[in-house]
Amino acid sequence: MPQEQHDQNVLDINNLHTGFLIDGELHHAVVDVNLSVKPKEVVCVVGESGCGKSVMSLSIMNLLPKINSKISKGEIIFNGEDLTQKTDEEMNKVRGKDISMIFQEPMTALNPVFTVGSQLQEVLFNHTDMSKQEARERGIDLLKQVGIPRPEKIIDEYPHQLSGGMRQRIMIAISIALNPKLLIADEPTTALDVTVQAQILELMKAIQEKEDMAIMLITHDLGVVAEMADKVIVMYAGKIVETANVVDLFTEPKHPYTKSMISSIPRMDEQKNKLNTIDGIVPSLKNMPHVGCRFADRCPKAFDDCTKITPQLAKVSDDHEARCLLYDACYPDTSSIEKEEVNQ
Ligand SMILES: Nc1ncnc2c1ncn2[C@@H]1O[C@H](COP(=O)(O)OP(=O)(O)OP(=O)(O)O)[C@@H](O)[C@H]1O
Repeated sequence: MPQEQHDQNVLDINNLHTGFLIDGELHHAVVDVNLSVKPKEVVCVVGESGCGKSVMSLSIMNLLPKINSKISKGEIIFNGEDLTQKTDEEMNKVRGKDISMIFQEPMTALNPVFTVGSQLQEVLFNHTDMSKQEARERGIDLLKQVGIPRPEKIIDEYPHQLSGGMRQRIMIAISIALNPKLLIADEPTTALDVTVQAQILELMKAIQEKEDMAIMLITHDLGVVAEMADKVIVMYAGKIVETANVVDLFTEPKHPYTKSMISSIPRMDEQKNKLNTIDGIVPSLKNMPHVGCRFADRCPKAFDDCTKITPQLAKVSDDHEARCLLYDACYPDTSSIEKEEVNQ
């Protein structure tokens, strides 16, 4: 079994394709995703709603609905093992221990009928042989670590008795309980107001530095990216369209999609009657163009080739990749009209 992992990486995703069965046909929501996460690195995955960010992260965790979804190609290498080949039972051992995940709305992830303490203890009992008393003490410690006031009291309360920000802190406490190597956070602050959002991001950053953990942070908010990322992955319609370190991405964006997203951030120093937006929407899975650039119909720079030739992701400057025919390197090896392998 090919298991290519660079020694220094926490995670290597190679050529991942994940699709959903719609009317008996497999339509891919994630196509040819390649990415790596190094220890202690914060990798932000950014893109509009429907770009495939969540499907990609749920593929890593093996949490997609089995009934209508499928990883049709590719590898997800973690700790030298391909997670796509693991059984549910084997994945249960990985989830929560080596890789944890936090979601946008903590209320849906927390169980309303159990106390904070019992939900913290559950993850400890599942993966360690701690006694009840030890788990309670570790729980209180974790609540302190995530800045929960009066942890001895809060540990016996129910999620609905707490604010949204507090609930997200509890989710973070649960997710770091077993010192995972990788934390996947899917829009962890979207449901929170801006001041609480800043506190939660600060907390995640502080924990990441203290615990030497890598984070894959999924967001549609470039403000969050600027605050948190070391490396940025920009996704559009299921494909990675640009990757760069955070400084290069904001100072020298290469893909017109990234440029449009950056120019749609409202700025205090510009007086405008209308905000910049990107006209159009991300195509649905059934309407995905099979040939050409998937962003072509919304792209201010599109030219003839863009609807006829499928660009490849290629290096366009040092440590900076893009998938756009404005760059010669992104023309596919065979420059004839290409039909994508998937969705046929
Ligand atoms: N369970 C599902 N069944 C069918 N299609 C799905 C399912 N989940 C997601 N999709 C489709 O896959 C595509 C990618 O969705 P995904 O949720 O990954 O986007 P996203 O970038 O995470 O967006 P958001 O920021 O809104 O979460 C979309 O077209 C979506 O409609």
